[in-house]
Amino acid sequence: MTQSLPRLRLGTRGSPLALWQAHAVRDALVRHHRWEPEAVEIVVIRTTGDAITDRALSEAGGKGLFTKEIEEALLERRIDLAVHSAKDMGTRLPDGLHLVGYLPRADVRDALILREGASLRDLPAGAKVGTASLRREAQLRRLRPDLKVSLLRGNVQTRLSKVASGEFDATLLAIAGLTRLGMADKASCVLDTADFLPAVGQGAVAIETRQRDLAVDSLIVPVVCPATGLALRVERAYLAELDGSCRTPIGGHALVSGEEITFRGVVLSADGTQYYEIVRHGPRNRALELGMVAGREMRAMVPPDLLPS
Ligand SMILES: NCc1[nH]cc(CCC(=O)O)c1CC(=O)O
Repeated sequence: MTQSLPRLRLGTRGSPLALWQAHAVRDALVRHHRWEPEAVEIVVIRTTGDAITDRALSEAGGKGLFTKEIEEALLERRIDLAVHSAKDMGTRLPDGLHLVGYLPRADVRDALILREGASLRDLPAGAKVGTASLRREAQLRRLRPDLKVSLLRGNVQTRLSKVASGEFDATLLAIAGLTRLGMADKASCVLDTADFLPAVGQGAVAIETRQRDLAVDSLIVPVVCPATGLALRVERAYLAELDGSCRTPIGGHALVSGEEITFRGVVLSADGTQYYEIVRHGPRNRALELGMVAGREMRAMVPPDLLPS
């Protein structure tokens, strides 16, 4: 029996990184189900976040900005699934939507991009580092209080060009994003998670659907990665206990190894002088609890002025 195409409409932002991720999900679906590529139609949706490029972004209200219009399209049934960087997703989703799963996670680490040199040690005192991430800024200040960290926003290309031109001496980017864009060679080094923790969800591509749309979910479930799903459940539960607003420097990373999950989380003051760390282990069937407990213990440890109540 022939069925009219497309079978699924996939919503995504239009940035090169978002499009790569959307195509990765389409490729996984098409390969698994042995469909024609046209069976998954990619629908590009412009979000508020795409329209704002200055500091107003962080004041305007954080994470939802890159997902709002896409989630509205899902709820209005203009698309059947949405693909996002897991890192850019808030911990609370709109009613009626859920994350059905993730592609196998890529390298979670941050990369350092230097104009000259090969490691953090090669940056001279006073060197100018650009980032828009409070988490990266605080961790960098902790390791190198002598550096000058200032705001550098824009897509990956923009940030790289401002280092190349000399406007900045260095910047930090997720190695996963650079790799997806074919630019892993721009990384001078990748920072070990032992002293530089990634954002919750970093390196993972999330697939969001309507909660009660079992027909769609049944097509997606076979291509999602269970271990990544467990890790993200831990990390997102941890973040939900602490902050959804992304105004506090927070890092978190869960690693699934056999039957055990190891979670590590950090919270810092903006200037990096205060640093709180937690490490917890738990079994696979207690992923949610592991993240919640880690988050609550972290909250109990951190001075209240570092976290929103
Ligand atoms: N905030 C933008 C964003 N969202 C996801 C990635 C990288 C890809 C990933 O982490 O999966 C990036 C760029 C960056 O932080 O370097």
